[in-house]
Amino acid sequence: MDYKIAIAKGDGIGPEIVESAMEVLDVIGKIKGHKFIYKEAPVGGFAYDLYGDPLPLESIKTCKESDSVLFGAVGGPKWDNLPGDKRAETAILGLRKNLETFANLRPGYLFKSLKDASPLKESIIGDGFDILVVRELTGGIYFGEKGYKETENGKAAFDIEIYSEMEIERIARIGFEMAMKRDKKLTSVDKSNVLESSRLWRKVVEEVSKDYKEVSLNHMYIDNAAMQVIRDPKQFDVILTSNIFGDILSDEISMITGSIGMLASASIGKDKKGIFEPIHGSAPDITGKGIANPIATILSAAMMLKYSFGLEEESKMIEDGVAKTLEEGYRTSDIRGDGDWIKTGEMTEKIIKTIQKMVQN
Ligand SMILES: NC(=O)C1=CN([C@@H]2O[C@H](COP(=O)(O)OP(=O)(O)OC[C@H]3O[C@@H](n4cnc5c(N)ncnc54)[C@H](O)[C@@H]3O)[C@@H](O)[C@H]2O)C=CC1
Ligand SMILES: CC(C)CC(=O)C(=O)O
Ligand SMILES: [Mg+2]
Repeated sequence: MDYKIAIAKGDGIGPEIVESAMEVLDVIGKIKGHKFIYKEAPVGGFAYDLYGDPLPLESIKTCKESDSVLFGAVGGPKWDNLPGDKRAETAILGLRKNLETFANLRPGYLFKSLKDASPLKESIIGDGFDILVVRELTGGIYFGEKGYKETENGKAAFDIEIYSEMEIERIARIGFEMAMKRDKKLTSVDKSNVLESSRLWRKVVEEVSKDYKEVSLNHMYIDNAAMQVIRDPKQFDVILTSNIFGDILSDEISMITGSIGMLASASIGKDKKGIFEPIHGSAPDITGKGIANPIATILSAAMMLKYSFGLEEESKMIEDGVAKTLEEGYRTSDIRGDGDWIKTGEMTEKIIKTIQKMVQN
């Protein structure tokens, strides 16, 4: 079958890692008889430099007309001093809003062979952990009213955290549905000891839980959660949380899986179209060196096959290819520990070769 994929490479390491994922997709396509048809959608600083707009209408159109979107990363020092609404990062925020991808699934999974890359002790890691962060993606403080006002202490800036019952309910349902497919445990993370929006969050999550009696639900404050994921990550199955808390907590979780370069994500919504994006940013400090870890983006492409196209077997082929390549000892510099490492392109090649070998056997 043919699948139309919008390619939003963005800035920094975005183009390098997206190209790696496309190479892997093409190999899967060849093996399984699918055709992935790519159309570029310029976004971020790259699009700003070309068109004066970080998210041109034409790019939104390309994404809307495609079956799914593969996204790299946006932003970088070059565009940091632009006015807020022209910043490169508005591209990803705007695209999520336009495509109504209100749920961001971020799997914090520790590959068995990467135990040494995790900064956690063996006694904490045990036989590994597998956490799914379900982050609300189109509401909260990232999208609330923002601005400046004059106060008696001079100019002040504000960003409002705001959540409606509808927004909380729909993300909670995704969280519970995910928990039903996993270990049936959901931890809702909020700050309801302080925030009114978190108190509504907790109330709505409690209500939704009545429809999922099999799922054991607990609530945890974000400050405690940030500590608990380090103290005992194995206690978590699904973590359900708001936009900003999920953003921060998942970067923290990524590190205990070895590196932020390992964590994939699926941004999904009411239809099958999604935005598939690594959780990391454009990594200006390593841009152009050819050393970025492409695995987060390759695994994001695997999530696209599963969630957007229903190609579960093909998705698993990529996941297995990554796992086996890591088992064989290949590492990029971010997960190398004290050992040898290979560059972005070589890691991509190794994963492709492993997938091809797995098919032959
Ligand atoms: N979805 C998006 O497009 C996102 C964009 N950003 C933007 O990215 C820019 C840089 O942000 P930072 O805070 O530095 O976060 P970052 O995630 O880009 O980088 C943080 C650190 O992780 C490393 N890193 C990230 N991805 C890696 C990979 N694949 N392989 C190896 N190492 C990797 C970087 O080299 C850096 O040392 C900013 O402009 C920020 O706004 C940040 C997060 C998400
Ligand atoms: C760059 C931001 C808009 C968001 C972010 O950090 C993320 O979604 O991980
Ligand atoms: Mg982030």
